[in-house]
Amino acid sequence: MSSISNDSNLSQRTFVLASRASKLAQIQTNIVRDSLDGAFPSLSFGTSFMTTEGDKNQSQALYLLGGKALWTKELEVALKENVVDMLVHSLKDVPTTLPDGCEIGAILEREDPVDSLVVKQGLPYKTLEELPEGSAVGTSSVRRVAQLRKSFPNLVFLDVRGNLNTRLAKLDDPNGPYTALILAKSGLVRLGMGDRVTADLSPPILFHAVSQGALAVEIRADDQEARELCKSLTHQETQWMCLAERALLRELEGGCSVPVGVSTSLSQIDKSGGQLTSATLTITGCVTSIDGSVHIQDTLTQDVQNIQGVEELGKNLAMTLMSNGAKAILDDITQDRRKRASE
Ligand SMILES: NCc1[nH]cc(CCC(=O)O)c1CC(=O)O
Repeated sequence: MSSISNDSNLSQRTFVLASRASKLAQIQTNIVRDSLDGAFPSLSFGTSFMTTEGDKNQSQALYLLGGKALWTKELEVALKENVVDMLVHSLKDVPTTLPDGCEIGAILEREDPVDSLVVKQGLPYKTLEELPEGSAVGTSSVRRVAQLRKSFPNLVFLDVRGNLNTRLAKLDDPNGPYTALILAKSGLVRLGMGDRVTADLSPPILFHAVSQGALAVEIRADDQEARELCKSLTHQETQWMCLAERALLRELEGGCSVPVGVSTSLSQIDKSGGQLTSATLTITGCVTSIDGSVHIQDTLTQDVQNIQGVEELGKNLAMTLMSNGAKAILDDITQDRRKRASE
C-alpha cells in the first residue's frame, strides 16, 4: 500500500465495486475492496456482481467475436448510470480504448503474468513435451495456439470456453476430450489453485497477453472522489509496464483476441517521495500468424520518466513490428474475420 491520503474530506457515500459474477472476478473484487477498507477505514464499500455478454455467449469462437468489449460493456453501462462506482477487471480483458466518460483509475500490482500448463487430474505428464502425440490441449486464445503450433505440431489445440472453474471441470471430466489446458497462472493462483500448474510456459516459448496478471479499477472520469481512492491502489511499476503493453496493442489495432504476445521489465528504478520518477523499460512484443508459420518479434529498451514516455515506447514497438511484417499478418486476420462474419 502506498501513501494513505487523509480521507476526512471525502463524502460519506458508499462506493459500490462491481465485476463479473465468476468466482475469480468476485475474489478479485474482494481483494480491491479489502485494500480500500484498509486504506480508508472511515468510508464504506459494497460489491455487486453481474453476468456479462462474454459469460453468456459460450458457443461462438472468441476469435470471431474479435475485439468486442464482451466482458466490460454491461458493467460500464451500470457505471455510467451511477448504479455502481468502481469496476474491477482483469486488465487483459479491458479494451485498449474505453468509452467516453470512463477511465482506468488504478492498476494494481501484477501477479506473475506467465501462462501455465494444467494437466488432467491423474495423468503423469508435466510439460507440453511429455504429452503423447495427438493429445488435446484446451485454450481459446489465438495468441497461445499461434505461438505454440510451430513448436508442438503433434498436439491438437482445442477450443475451451467458460470461466476458470468450468474449464477445470471440463479438463478433469474422465469422458472429456482434454489432456491439458493452458491458463494464465495468475487466475489459478488467485483462485487458490496454483498447485494445479504443472509447468510455466514462458518466453521465448510463449509470450503472455498484454496486461495479463494485473487487476484494474475503472471509474467515471468525472468522479474525483473515486479517482482519489484509486491512487492508493495503484502499483506504479505495474502501471508503467501495462500501459506500455496497452499502447502497443492499441497501435496494432487489436482487441483481446489477436495473436499478440509481450514480455516487459523495468530496471534502474528511481523514486522520489514514493513516486516512480524514472526507469529503464524493456518491452518485447510479437505477432504470430494464426497457423504459426510467421512470427514477428522485436524488443525496445528506453529510459522513461512518465506515462507519456511509457506509452510512446509501446507505440514505437508497434510501429517497428508493423514495418517488420506484423501488418501483413494482422491484415490477413481482419480479412478472414470479415469473410467469416458474412458467411
Ligand atoms: N480471458 C480470460 C481471462 N481473463 C483474465 C484471466 C486471468 C488472468 C489475468 O489475471 O490476467 C483469464 C483466464 C486465463 O486467461 O486463463
